[in-house]
Amino acid sequence: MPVFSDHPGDKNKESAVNNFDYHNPTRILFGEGEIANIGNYIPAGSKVMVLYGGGSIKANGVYQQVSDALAEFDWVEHGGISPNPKYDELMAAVKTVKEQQVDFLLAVGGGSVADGTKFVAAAAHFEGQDPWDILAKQVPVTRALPLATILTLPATGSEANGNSVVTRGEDKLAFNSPLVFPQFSVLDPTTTYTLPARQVANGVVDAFVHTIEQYLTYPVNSPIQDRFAESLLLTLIEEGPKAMADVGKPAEQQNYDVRANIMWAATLALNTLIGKGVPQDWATHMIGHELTAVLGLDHAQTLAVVLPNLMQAQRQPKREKLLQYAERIWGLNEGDEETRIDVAIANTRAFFETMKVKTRISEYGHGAEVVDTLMAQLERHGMVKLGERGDIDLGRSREILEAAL
Ligand SMILES: NC(=O)c1ccc[n+]([C@@H]2O[C@H](COP(=O)([O-])OP(=O)(O)OC[C@H]3O[C@@H](n4cnc5c(N)ncnc54)[C@H](O)[C@@H]3O)[C@@H](O)[C@H]2O)c1
Repeated sequence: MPVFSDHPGDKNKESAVNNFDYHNPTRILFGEGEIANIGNYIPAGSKVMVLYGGGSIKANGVYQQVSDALAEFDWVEHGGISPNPKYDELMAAVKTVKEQQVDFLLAVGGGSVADGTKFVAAAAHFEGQDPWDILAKQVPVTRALPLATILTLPATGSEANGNSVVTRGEDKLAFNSPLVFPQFSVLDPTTTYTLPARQVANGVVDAFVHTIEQYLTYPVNSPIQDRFAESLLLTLIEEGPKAMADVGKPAEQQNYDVRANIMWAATLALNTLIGKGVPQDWATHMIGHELTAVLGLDHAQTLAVVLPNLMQAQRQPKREKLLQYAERIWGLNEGDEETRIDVAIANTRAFFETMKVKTRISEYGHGAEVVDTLMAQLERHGMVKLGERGDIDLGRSREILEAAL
């Protein structure tokens, strides 16, 4: 299932004229100081709930900016949303939403807070027995509270899409609905100055792999989408290491432009535009979700572990796009084609490693014993025909995981 694709017709069409339905309703307020303007875009008289995570927003001044901007609104807060947001803690927020008659949700944080808030928005109006069915049974969302985000971690694109990923026990599942696109999102690059190296790196790798999932498939005569994707990949390769070099420096020594370029790249990587009219893969994400659920790896860490091995395992079906990727991203246009593909895959791995994200499961202290558990999870979640052609069956996933050890 193309969990991150919101148009079923995007899949499995080889025609050069792939129909699509593009509508992105999220207003973007981009740049330093834009948090101050959010009151203009929240309906007057709304009862607002501010949702956030572990408290980094209190340390870096973002909470204060939000509080100032909401001065004219009646608002409540719900902190403590975990990375890889958990169902039970989100249901606690749903309870408060109902008790307090909240009618607008404001997520302040990274993708976990944004995704969690989307689930709260949908669960608050869910009419069935158990809102978990939105994820487990993919029950369509028919109504949701309006929401917005103030992004502090460029990575997921959640600030401008209808996707949400929620974890319950060892189930990390996704849903997608046009009703949970944020009404607006603030992208102020200065909010990212306090990110630790691990999160800067994770964000760049996540955005890179989002782009790859919508680009590295098979050609459908889509030069515009391809060049959009290539511009994002090249920008992330250029800017990612610069942001890493600035980690921990005070605000006055930070490079605003670097942070701004990464932030905009991450949003465009998954605001649904570059995936329109082209095949999409998403197998790296689906296999990666099991690595987070079972081994607790960060989302981006799982992607860096899976992608190079998926590229290798799928080098025949992806051959034409791999050669294009090798040439346009890594400047490899001479010599034997197999070698160019080998070097492009090696360069991808090296880029992740330059960003200090490990690319092997064993580097996280796990061995071959985890493969059977991961395979059982994939099977249980119906992830048996992954990839742009549905040709990544369980055997191919096992091959990818074994190569990733
Ligand atoms: N909705 C989507 O389209 C989509 C796409 C990809 C991944 N995801 C999901 O998003 C989640 C990951 O989100 P994420 O990568 O944005 O990370 P995150 O939201 O989990 O945040 C990671 C950590 O960074 C901290 N943090 C955030 N902003 C900070 C700041 N400015 N300064 C200091 N610390 C800060 C958080 O408190 C947290 O501890 C995963 O669950 C993943 O599966 C969603």
